[in-house]
Amino acid sequence: MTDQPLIAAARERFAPWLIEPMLENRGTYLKVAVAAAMINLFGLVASLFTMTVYDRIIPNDASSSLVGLSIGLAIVVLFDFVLRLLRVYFVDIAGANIDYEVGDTLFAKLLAMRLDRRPASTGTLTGLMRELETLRDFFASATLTAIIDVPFILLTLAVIALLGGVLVLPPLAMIPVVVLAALLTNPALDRLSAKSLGDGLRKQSVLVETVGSLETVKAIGAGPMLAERWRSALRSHAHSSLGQRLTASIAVTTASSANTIAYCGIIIVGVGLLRNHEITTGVLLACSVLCGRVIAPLAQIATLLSRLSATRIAYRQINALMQMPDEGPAGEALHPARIEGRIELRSVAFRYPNAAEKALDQISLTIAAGERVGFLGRVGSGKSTLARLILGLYEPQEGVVMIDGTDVRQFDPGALRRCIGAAMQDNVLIAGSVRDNICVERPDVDHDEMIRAASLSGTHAFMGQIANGYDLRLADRGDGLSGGQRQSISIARALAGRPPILVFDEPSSAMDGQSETDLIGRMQPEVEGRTLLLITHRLSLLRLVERVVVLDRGRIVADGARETILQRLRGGKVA
Ligand SMILES: Nc1ncnc2c1ncn2[C@@H]1O[C@H](COP(=O)(O)OP(=O)(O)OP(=O)(O)O)[C@@H](O)[C@H]1O
Repeated sequence: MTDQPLIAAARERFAPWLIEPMLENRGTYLKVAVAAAMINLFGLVASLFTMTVYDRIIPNDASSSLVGLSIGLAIVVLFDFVLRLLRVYFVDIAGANIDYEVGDTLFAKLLAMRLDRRPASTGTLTGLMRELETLRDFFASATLTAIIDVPFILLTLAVIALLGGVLVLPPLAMIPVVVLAALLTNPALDRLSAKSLGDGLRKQSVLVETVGSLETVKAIGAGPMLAERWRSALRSHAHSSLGQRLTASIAVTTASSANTIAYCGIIIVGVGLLRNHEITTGVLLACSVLCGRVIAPLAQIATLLSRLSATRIAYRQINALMQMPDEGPAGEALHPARIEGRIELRSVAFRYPNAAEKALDQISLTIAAGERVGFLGRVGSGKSTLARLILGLYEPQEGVVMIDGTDVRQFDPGALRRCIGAAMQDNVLIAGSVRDNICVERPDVDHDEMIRAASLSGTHAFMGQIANGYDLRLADRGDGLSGGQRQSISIARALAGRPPILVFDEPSSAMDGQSETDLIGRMQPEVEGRTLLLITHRLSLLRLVERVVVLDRGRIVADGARETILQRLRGGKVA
C-alpha cells in the first residue's frame, strides 16, 4: 500500500490502454466525422437560402421559386435532423465501447496489482476507478465533434469573405480573443481539476469507510468524528469545484460575448456597405447567420478544453494505476499442475510499506510436504504476515519464499493460490449465494465436493436450517450471517477441491467451544497428509498439528515437536 498521491505520476500522453480501444472505434468516429461535416455544409446551405430569398425572391415577388426553395430546404433540414441524431448515436456507441474496453482492462489491473503498491485508502481506489466515468463522458460527448467543426470555421470565413468582403473582419478579429481566453484559463483549470479530483477522492474515502462499517461506527459513537471529516471534505470539494466551474465558464462566456460582438460588428460594417451598395441585404443577412457558425464551434472548443482538463487529470490518475507493477514474474509464469506442498523460507525479511518496523526478520523455516505446523505468538508477532508471503500476496524484501523448491514469485499468482486453501482472519465473503462463496467458480469443485467441504467445516449443519440453503443470497461481505457462520463458510471454501496446502488463520476465533471441538474432530482425518499452516491463539486447535513454531516480533523464537514446545511454553521457557 502506498500513500503517495497518484496525480502527475505518469505523464505519458497516449497509453495503449486508451489508444487501442480508440483505434478500434475509428470506424465509428469516421462516421461521426462525416455526419459532422455534412451538418456543417447544411449550415452553409441555410444561410445561402436566406440570401437567395432576400436578393432574388422578394424583389422579384417569385412565390413559386420560394415554394421550390422551401421544399429543398425542408429536405436539407430533415437530413440535418437525421444526421444530428446519428452523430449523437455514433459518439455514444464509441464512448460506450471505449468505456467497456478501458473498464475491463482497469478491473483486470486492479486484480493483478501488487498489494504493497495499491493506494492505502479503499475510498481513494474506488474513487480512482470512478474517474473512468470522466473519461467516458469525454469520449461519449457530442462536444468532441467540435474538433471536426474547426476546419469548417475556415470554410465559413472564406464564404463570408467571398460574399461580403470586409464583413469577414469582425468574426476574424474575435477568433484570437476566444482562443486566448481558452489558452490563458487552461493552466488554472488543470490545477483546479486536479485539486477538485483530490478533494472528491477524500470525500469518497470518508464515504466508503463509513458505509463499510456503519454498524461499528454507530456502536462506538464515531458518527460525529466521521461527520466532521465528511463536512470538511464536502467544503473543500465544493470550494475547488466552484473554482473549476467558474474558471471554465470564463472561456465559454468570452466565446458567447465574442459571438455577440462579431454579430454586431457585421451589422455595423454591413450597414455602411449596404448604404454604398457594395453588398445586398441578402448578403448582409447571410453573413450575419454565418458569423454565428464561426464563433459557435469556438465556444464548443472552449467547453471541450474545460472538459479536456478534467479528462486529462482523470487520464493521468488512471494511467498511474495502469503503470503500477503487477504481481507475478516479469517473464513467463509457472502454472503448477500440481504441487507436493513443501514450503521453505530462507532468511526472509519483510516490512509493510510506510511501516517503521520489519514485520518479519531473518525467518528461515522448512515445512515438509504433508507436515502440519501450528504458529503461535503474541498479537502482531508476524504470523498472518508469514501466511500472506506464502500465498504470494506480498513479496519479501530480503530472502526467498519457496514452494516445492521454486520461488513463489515465479508462479502465476492465480495458479499458485488455487493450490492453497486459505481461510484468512477477516472471513470476508463475497456478495452472491453461499454456493458461489464455497465454489468460487472452480471447475474442480462440483456440488458433491461443495457438500463434502461444507460438512467438514460445519456449514452443512446450519445450512439446513436456513431458507434457500446454499442459494441464500448474501449481501456485500457476507452481511446477514453470524461471525461464526461466515467463518465456517470460509473454512469450507478453503477445503473445497482438496488443495495440497492449507493455511488457516484463527479458523475458530468466532466459534463457541463445542463448535470448535466438533470442527477439530472432523478436520483431523481431512488434514492428514496435507501441508497445514495453522495460526492460532487457541491451544486446543494444536491437536491438528505435529509441530509448533513460535514467533515474536517477527522472528522465530521456538520451533519443534508440538509437545516439546507446549511444555516449554507451560514452563515459561519461550520468550
Ligand atoms: N497491512 C499492513 N500494513 C502495515 N503494517 C501491517 C499490516 N498488517 C500487519 N502489519 C504490521 O505487521 C506486524 C505483524 O502483523 P501480523 O498481522 O502478521 O501479526 P499477527 O501475529 O498475525 O497478529 P495477530 O495475532 O494479532 O493476528 C504488526 O506489527 C502489524 O502492525
